Amino acid sequence: MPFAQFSAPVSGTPAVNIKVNASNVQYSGEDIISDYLYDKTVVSVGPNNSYDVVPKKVHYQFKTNTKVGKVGLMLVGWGGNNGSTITAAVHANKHGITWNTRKGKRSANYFGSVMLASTVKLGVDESNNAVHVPFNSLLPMVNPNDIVFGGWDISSLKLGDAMNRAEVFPYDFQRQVYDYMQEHQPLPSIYYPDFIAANQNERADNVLSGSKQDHLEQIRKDIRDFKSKNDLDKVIVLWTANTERFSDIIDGVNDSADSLLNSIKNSHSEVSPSTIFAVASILEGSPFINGSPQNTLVPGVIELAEKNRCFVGGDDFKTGQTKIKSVLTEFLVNAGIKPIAITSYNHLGNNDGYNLSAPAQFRSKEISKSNVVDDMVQSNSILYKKGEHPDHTVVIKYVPSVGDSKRALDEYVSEIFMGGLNTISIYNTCEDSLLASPLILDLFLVAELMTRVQFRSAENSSNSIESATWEPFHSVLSILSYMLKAPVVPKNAPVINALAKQRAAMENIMRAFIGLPPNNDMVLEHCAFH
Ligand SMILES: NC(=O)c1ccc[n+]([C@@H]2O[C@H](COP(=O)([O-])OP(=O)(O)OC[C@H]3O[C@@H](n4cnc5c(N)ncnc54)[C@H](O)[C@@H]3O)[C@@H](O)[C@H]2O)c1
Ligand SMILES: O=P([O-])([O-])O[C@@H]1[C@@H](O)[C@H](O)[C@@H](O)[C@H](O)[C@@H]1O
Repeated sequence: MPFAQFSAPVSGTPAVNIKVNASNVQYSGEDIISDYLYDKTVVSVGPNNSYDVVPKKVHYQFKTNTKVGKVGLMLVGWGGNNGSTITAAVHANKHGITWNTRKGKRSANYFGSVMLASTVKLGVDESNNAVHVPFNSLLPMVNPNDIVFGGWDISSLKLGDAMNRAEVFPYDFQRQVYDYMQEHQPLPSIYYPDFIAANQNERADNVLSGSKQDHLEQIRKDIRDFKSKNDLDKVIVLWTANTERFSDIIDGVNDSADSLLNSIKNSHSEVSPSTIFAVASILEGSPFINGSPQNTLVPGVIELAEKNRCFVGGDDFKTGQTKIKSVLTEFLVNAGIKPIAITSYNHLGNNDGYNLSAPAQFRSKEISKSNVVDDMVQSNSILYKKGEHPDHTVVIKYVPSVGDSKRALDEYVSEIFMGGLNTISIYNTCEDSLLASPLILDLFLVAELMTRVQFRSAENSSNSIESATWEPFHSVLSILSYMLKAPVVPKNAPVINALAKQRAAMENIMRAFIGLPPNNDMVLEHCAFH
C-alpha cells in the first residue's frame, strides 16, 4: 500500500516520510493500525513496608485515520493579542513574508510550537547514532498554513487593526500582512460584564443581545455557518478571550449536563460566556479547548462532552514563567533538593494584564499558576511530609508601559545538604503573545489528531481484543497537558504538571499509534566493551 505522505513541517525542513516495518503495524487503506503491549508495573504495599511488584503487559490496539481533511479553527477572543498574533503569523508563514528589523531581516517560522519546531528521537541508525525527526512527522497532522481561521470578539476591530492595537509585531511586518488580516472580521460575541474586569467594557462594541439560550443557539449557528461556508471537514473552537472569574459550582445549576442546559434555558446568572461556548461547541461536535485559567469546564460541560463523545481540554496556556517553574521544580525535587519557597512575580502591560488587574480575574490566574508544583512535591516523601509544600506566592501587576513584553522575576529557595540553603533567581522577559500563540497551534494540532484516533483494549475483559469495540479517547484530552498550566484530566486520573513527563507522555502515546515502544534513552547499544 503506497504510504501516505505526511504533512511536511512548514518551517522549511524537508518532508519526513516514516514507515514502520513491523508485524504489529498495518497500513490499511486510510488507517494505521497498531498492536501494542502497554507495560504496566503493579505495586502492592504490604506490612513492614514490603513492596510486591508485578510487571504486566496490557494489550491495546490503536487505529489512526490518516485523512486529515480541511480543518477550521474558531478563536474566541480572536481580536486579542494571542488571536491576532497567531493569525498574522500563519499568514506570514503561508506567504513566506520576511521583514526588516533593527537587527536585520527576519523570516516567518513556528518557533515555540512543540509540534512544528521541536524533534523527537525516532530511533538509531546502523551505527547506533540517534535519528531525530520533527515531532509532527510521527503522524499525519494539519499543515498550519492550511488552517482556516474564524472566531468571535466583543471588540469589533478587524484583525489588522487588532494586530496594530496589540503592539506585538514590528511595523515592517504589520504592513505586509495588514490586508490579509483586514479580511477577518470577528463575529459578535457573548458579553456578561460580571465575568471579566469592568475595564473591558470600553472595548465591548460587538456583543449579542437576547437570552443565554439565544446566545447558545447563535454560537451553534456561527459554527455551522463557518463550517459550511468554508467547506470544512471539522472545526475546533479555542478560547483565547479574557480570563473570567471562576463560576460557582452549584447543584442543579451546572453540576450535570441536564442541569447546565436547563440553566442556560433559564439564563442563570452563574453560566459564563466561556461555558456557553463550550456547550455550543460540544453540541456541534467541535472540540473545545480553554486557553484561559477560569473553570469553564464545569461538571455539566464534562458530562455533556462525555455523552456526546466530544473532546474538551484546558486550562490556561503554559508559556513562560510557569513553564520554567514546571521544569525547575521537577529538577530540584528529583535531585533531592527541597524547594521551601517559590516566589513568582510578574508585570505586564497588555490587555490581559489590564483584565487581570481586577481581583476576581487575578484570582483565576493565581489558582492556575499556583497548583503547578503539586505533583512534583507529592512525589517525594523523603523531602516533604504528607501535606507539606513550599511557600508559593504569585504576584501579577499591570504596568502599561511594558506592553506585551511581560517581565517575570522568580526566586527559588531550597534546602540542600546538611542544612544549607540554595537560592536561584531568574529574570525572564517573556514576550507574552509570542510565547503563547504557538501553543494555540499545538493545542489545535494535537486535538485534531485525536479526533482521528480510536483504540480498544482487552484489559478488563476475558474476551479477545478483536471482540472489543473501537472507541475514541476519553472526552477530557489530558494529552494536551504539556501546553497547559492547570491540566484538566478525566475523573480519578492523576494531574501531571512536570513538563518532561508531559512531553514524554505525548511523544510515547503518538509512538504507540504507529506501533513503536516508548523512548527510554537507555542507550544500551553503547554499554558493551565491544
Ligand atoms: N502569554 C500569554 O499571552 C498568555 C499565557 C497564558 C494564558 N493567557 C490567557 O489567554 C487569554 C488571552 O490572552 P491575550 O493576551 O490574547 O488577551 P487579550 O486581552 O489581548 O485578548 C482577549 C480578547 O478577548 C476578547 N474578549 C473578552 N471577552 C470575550 C468574549 N466573551 N467573547 C469574545 N471575545 C472576548 C477581548 O476583547 C480581547 O480582544 C487570557 O485569558 C490570558 O490570561 C495568555
Ligand atoms: O508565563 P506564564 O506563567 O505561563 O503565564 C503568564 C502569566 O505569567 C502572566 O501573569 C499572565 O498575565 C499571562 O496571561 C500568562 O498566564
